[in-house]
Amino acid sequence: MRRPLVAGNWKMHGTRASVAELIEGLCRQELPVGIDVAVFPSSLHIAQVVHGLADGAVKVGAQDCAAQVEQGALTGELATSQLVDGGCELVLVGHSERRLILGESDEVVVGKFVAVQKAGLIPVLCLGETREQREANATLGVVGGQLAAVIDALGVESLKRAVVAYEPVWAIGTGLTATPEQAQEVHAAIRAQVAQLDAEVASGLRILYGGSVKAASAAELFGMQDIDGGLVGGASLNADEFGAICRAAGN
Ligand SMILES: O=C[C@H](O)COP(=O)(O)O
Repeated sequence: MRRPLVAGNWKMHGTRASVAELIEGLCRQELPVGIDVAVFPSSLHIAQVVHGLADGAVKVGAQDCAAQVEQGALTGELATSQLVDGGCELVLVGHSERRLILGESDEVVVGKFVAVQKAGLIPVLCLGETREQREANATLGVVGGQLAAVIDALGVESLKRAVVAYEPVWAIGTGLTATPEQAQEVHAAIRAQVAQLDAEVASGLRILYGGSVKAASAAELFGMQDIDGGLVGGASLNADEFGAICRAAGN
């Protein structure tokens, strides 16, 4: 039985004041006991969030990292050991906004995945196809290729201490959620790809769905066999909405 995870990616949002309000709102939520909840604030706000959520009910993660564990001369970057020191437990790796807007290749994503795990943190590996790729019926090939880049470089065992997030690019921030059936098809394919190599790793792997998840759509998505929670962007900036999404995962 996989333990659901609901993760809120705050992206490049927030001021100290709005983050303080969000922390207060999160602390007011009744979160289900049987799930994991995490938030990924901007790097600037990680310390504030770790301090504000010190009771540990909500884990804190980073949105990105350097492909390097040790501190060093790399202006503007964060070593994964620094993220550990700062109280992070997870790191997003390969989010489509970084792949597509900032040009992160599979090779870079693999390097970051390694650095995250070496530091003892959990990578949340993001995969997903663009609208054009879906329309060209290339979804499973694209997502499978992004996953294979990690498996081929690091072995399937590397997924034992990792989470995968399927996020169709066309559904991110657009209000166009994938239907539960569309999402389930891709989640099942991801799990099958892993199962071909190691059935035990596949059955324990948590695969989150991301892309315009709202409280209204969460229960149906999370009810699908291979969907183990969500990676939530916009809706995670509203504590009540995010709390409702978490409760949908607990049902
Ligand atoms: O990381 C989160 C995803 O990009 C989803 O964002 P969204 O819920 O705003 O569509």
